[in-house]
Amino acid sequence: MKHYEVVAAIIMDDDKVLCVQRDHGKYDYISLKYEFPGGKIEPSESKEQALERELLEELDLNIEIEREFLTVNHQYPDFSVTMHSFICSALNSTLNLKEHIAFKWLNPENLSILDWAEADLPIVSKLMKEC
Ligand SMILES: Nc1nc2c([nH]c(=O)n2[C@H]2C[C@H](O)[C@@H](COP(=O)(O)OP(=O)(O)OP(=O)(O)O)O2)c(=O)[nH]1
Repeated sequence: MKHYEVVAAIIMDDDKVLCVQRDHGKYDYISLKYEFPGGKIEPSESKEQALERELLEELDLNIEIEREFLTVNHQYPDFSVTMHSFICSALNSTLNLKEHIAFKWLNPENLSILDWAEADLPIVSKLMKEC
């Protein structure tokens, strides 16, 4: 089974968190789910480099990475992921959705109203408890 190393940005602004919705895709179980922007780490990259690259590619967003938050291991039916999440802030104020179909800025206490990718649930729970 394939395994992916993934990075995800928890972008905080004014006490709200950026949540982005995936498009339809190959796998039903992650199609249209909400996630934190990011993606797969390429072989020559550090986690931080991958995160900065993905945020520019996906959202035209320059970010500052503040700290590591939580690493999650999750097995989906067709592949597994190790996802490293980081608390970040955005350095520019407009974002352009290039791959996702929607976004929301939510207070951490409201994160559970969205339909999250399963691998994200431990991150969502920790944010709801701590923020
Ligand atoms: N970026 C991100 N990916 C997540 C989250 N939760 C989660 O299960 N994933 C999964 C979905 C994908 O299988 C993988 C991230 O890969 P990706 O976003 O670069 O890749 P993708 O499947 O959309 O597309 P591709 O690059 O393979 O064409 O991790 C999350 O919060 N953020």
